[in-house]
Amino acid sequence: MSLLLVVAAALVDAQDRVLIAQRPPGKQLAGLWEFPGGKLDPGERPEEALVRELAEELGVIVDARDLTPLTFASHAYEAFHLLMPLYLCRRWSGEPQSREGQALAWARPGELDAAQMPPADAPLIAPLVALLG
Ligand SMILES: Nc1nc2c([nH]c(=O)n2[C@@H]2O[C@H](COP(=O)(O)OP(=O)(O)OP(=O)(O)O)[C@@H](O)[C@H]2O)c(=O)[nH]1
Repeated sequence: MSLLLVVAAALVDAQDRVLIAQRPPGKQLAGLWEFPGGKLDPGERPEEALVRELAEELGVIVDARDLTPLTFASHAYEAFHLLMPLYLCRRWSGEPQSREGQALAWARPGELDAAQMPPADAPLIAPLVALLG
Protein backbone atom coordinates (compact mmCIF):
# COMPACT_ATOMS: atom_id res chain seq x y z
CA MET A 1 0.00 0.00 0.00
CA SER A 2 1.39 3.40 -0.84
CA LEU A 3 0.19 6.24 1.30
CA LEU A 4 -0.24 9.62 -0.37
CA LEU A 5 -0.41 12.72 1.78
CA VAL A 6 -2.32 15.60 0.18
CA VAL A 7 -3.17 18.83 1.99
CA ALA A 8 -6.37 20.73 1.20
CA ALA A 9 -8.14 23.87 2.32
CA ALA A 10 -11.73 24.94 2.79
CA LEU A 11 -11.50 28.67 2.08
CA VAL A 12 -14.61 30.14 3.69
CA ASP A 13 -15.95 33.59 2.77
CA ALA A 14 -18.06 36.03 4.79
CA GLN A 15 -21.28 34.26 3.66
CA ASP A 16 -19.98 30.92 4.95
CA ARG A 17 -19.48 29.65 1.42
CA VAL A 18 -16.63 27.30 0.58
CA LEU A 19 -14.41 27.56 -2.50
CA ILE A 20 -14.30 24.51 -4.73
CA ALA A 21 -12.30 23.97 -7.90
CA GLN A 22 -13.06 21.73 -10.84
CA ARG A 23 -10.37 19.27 -11.90
CA PRO A 24 -9.37 20.12 -15.48
CA PRO A 25 -9.80 17.73 -18.43
CA GLY A 26 -7.01 15.23 -18.87
CA LYS A 27 -6.34 14.81 -15.16
CA GLN A 28 -7.39 11.91 -13.02
CA LEU A 29 -10.95 12.52 -11.69
CA ALA A 30 -11.42 15.28 -14.33
CA GLY A 31 -14.61 17.30 -14.01
CA LEU A 32 -15.06 16.63 -10.30
CA TRP A 33 -15.10 19.48 -7.80
CA GLU A 34 -12.46 19.42 -5.06
CA PHE A 35 -10.88 21.53 -2.37
CA PRO A 36 -7.77 23.45 -3.45
CA GLY A 37 -4.53 21.86 -2.36
CA GLY A 38 -2.05 19.23 -3.43
CA LYS A 39 0.91 17.06 -2.63
CA LEU A 40 3.86 18.04 -0.48
CA ASP A 41 7.20 18.73 -2.08
CA PRO A 42 10.12 16.85 -0.52
CA GLY A 43 11.03 18.30 2.86
CA GLU A 44 7.97 20.56 3.01
CA ARG A 45 5.77 20.91 6.08
CA PRO A 46 2.06 20.33 5.42
CA GLU A 47 0.99 23.89 6.16
CA GLU A 48 3.87 25.27 4.10
CA ALA A 49 2.81 23.08 1.16
CA LEU A 50 -0.78 24.29 1.45
CA VAL A 51 0.27 27.95 1.53
CA ARG A 52 2.32 27.31 -1.63
CA GLU A 53 -0.49 25.43 -3.40
CA LEU A 54 -3.02 28.17 -2.62
CA ALA A 55 -0.68 30.76 -4.09
CA GLU A 56 0.01 28.66 -7.20
CA GLU A 57 -3.58 27.57 -7.87
CA LEU A 58 -5.52 30.65 -6.75
CA GLY A 59 -3.05 33.50 -6.40
CA VAL A 60 -4.00 34.11 -2.78
CA ILE A 61 -1.57 34.73 0.06
CA VAL A 62 -2.33 32.79 3.21
CA ASP A 63 -0.54 32.96 6.54
CA ALA A 64 0.03 29.42 7.83
CA ARG A 65 -1.29 30.60 11.22
CA ASP A 66 -4.70 31.12 9.59
CA LEU A 67 -4.95 27.43 8.64
CA THR A 68 -7.03 25.60 11.26
CA PRO A 69 -7.28 21.79 11.22
CA LEU A 70 -10.90 20.85 10.48
CA THR A 71 -11.11 17.18 9.53
CA PHE A 72 -9.44 14.69 7.22
CA ALA A 73 -10.14 12.22 4.44
CA SER A 74 -8.79 8.68 4.46
CA HIS A 75 -9.68 6.85 1.28
CA ALA A 76 -8.41 3.77 -0.56
CA TYR A 77 -8.01 4.59 -4.24
CA GLU A 78 -6.88 1.76 -6.47
CA ALA A 79 -3.33 3.04 -6.88
CA PHE A 80 -2.75 4.58 -3.43
CA HIS A 81 -4.33 5.32 -0.10
CA LEU A 82 -5.09 9.01 0.23
CA LEU A 83 -4.69 10.74 3.56
CA MET A 84 -5.85 14.33 3.23
CA PRO A 85 -6.07 16.79 6.12
CA LEU A 86 -8.61 19.52 5.42
CA TYR A 87 -7.80 22.91 6.94
CA LEU A 88 -10.27 25.73 7.43
CA CYS A 89 -9.14 29.16 6.29
CA ARG A 90 -11.18 32.33 6.70
CA ARG A 91 -8.46 34.89 6.10
CA TRP A 92 -6.27 35.46 3.05
CA SER A 93 -5.10 38.30 0.84
CA GLY A 94 -6.12 38.66 -2.78
CA GLU A 95 -9.17 37.53 -4.70
CA PRO A 96 -9.05 33.81 -5.59
CA GLN A 97 -8.46 33.46 -9.32
CA SER A 98 -8.12 30.46 -11.56
CA ARG A 99 -4.39 30.21 -12.17
CA GLU A 100 -4.39 26.72 -13.68
CA GLY A 101 -7.44 26.87 -15.94
CA GLN A 102 -9.72 25.29 -13.35
CA ALA A 103 -13.30 26.51 -12.89
CA LEU A 104 -13.94 27.93 -9.40
CA ALA A 105 -17.19 28.14 -7.46
CA TRP A 106 -18.36 29.25 -4.04
CA ALA A 107 -20.87 26.87 -2.48
CA ARG A 108 -22.71 26.59 0.80
CA PRO A 109 -21.63 23.30 2.39
CA GLY A 110 -25.27 22.17 2.36
CA GLU A 111 -25.25 22.55 -1.44
CA LEU A 112 -22.14 20.41 -1.99
CA ASP A 113 -22.94 17.33 -4.03
CA ALA A 114 -20.86 14.30 -3.05
CA ALA A 115 -21.53 12.75 -6.46
CA GLN A 116 -19.67 15.62 -8.14
CA MET A 117 -16.66 15.39 -5.83
CA PRO A 118 -13.86 12.80 -5.62
CA PRO A 119 -14.96 9.77 -3.59
CA ALA A 120 -12.52 10.67 -0.81
CA ASP A 121 -14.33 13.97 -0.27
CA ALA A 122 -17.83 12.70 0.53
CA PRO A 123 -17.17 12.33 4.30
CA LEU A 124 -15.82 15.89 4.44
CA ILE A 125 -19.18 17.44 3.66
CA ALA A 126 -20.91 16.64 6.96
CA PRO A 127 -18.31 18.36 9.19
CA LEU A 128 -18.51 21.45 6.96
CA VAL A 129 -22.31 21.47 7.15
CA ALA A 130 -22.13 21.05 10.94
CA LEU A 131 -19.82 24.04 11.17
CA LEU A 132 -21.24 26.37 8.53
CA GLY A 133 -24.71 25.11 7.61
N1 LIG B 1 -6.42 18.92 -3.95
C1 LIG B 1 -7.28 17.93 -3.74
N2 LIG B 1 -6.95 16.66 -4.11
C2 LIG B 1 -7.87 15.71 -3.88
C3 LIG B 1 -9.12 15.99 -3.28
N3 LIG B 1 -9.82 14.83 -3.17
C4 LIG B 1 -9.05 13.84 -3.70
O1 LIG B 1 -9.34 12.65 -3.78
N4 LIG B 1 -7.86 14.38 -4.13
C5 LIG B 1 -6.81 13.60 -4.77
O2 LIG B 1 -5.57 13.92 -4.21
C6 LIG B 1 -4.57 14.00 -5.23
C7 LIG B 1 -4.13 15.45 -5.30
O3 LIG B 1 -3.05 15.55 -6.03
P1 LIG B 1 -2.69 16.87 -6.80
O4 LIG B 1 -3.88 17.73 -7.00
O5 LIG B 1 -1.48 17.43 -6.19
O6 LIG B 1 -2.20 16.24 -8.12
P2 LIG B 1 -2.92 15.94 -9.47
O7 LIG B 1 -3.73 14.69 -9.44
O8 LIG B 1 -3.60 17.17 -9.92
O9 LIG B 1 -1.69 15.59 -10.35
P3 LIG B 1 -0.33 16.32 -10.64
O10 LIG B 1 0.66 15.32 -10.13
O11 LIG B 1 -0.39 16.45 -12.12
O12 LIG B 1 -0.30 17.63 -9.93
C8 LIG B 1 -5.21 13.55 -6.50
O13 LIG B 1 -5.06 12.17 -6.68
C9 LIG B 1 -6.67 13.90 -6.25
O14 LIG B 1 -7.53 13.11 -7.00
C10 LIG B 1 -9.45 17.32 -2.91
O15 LIG B 1 -10.51 17.65 -2.39
N5 LIG B 1 -8.47 18.24 -3.17
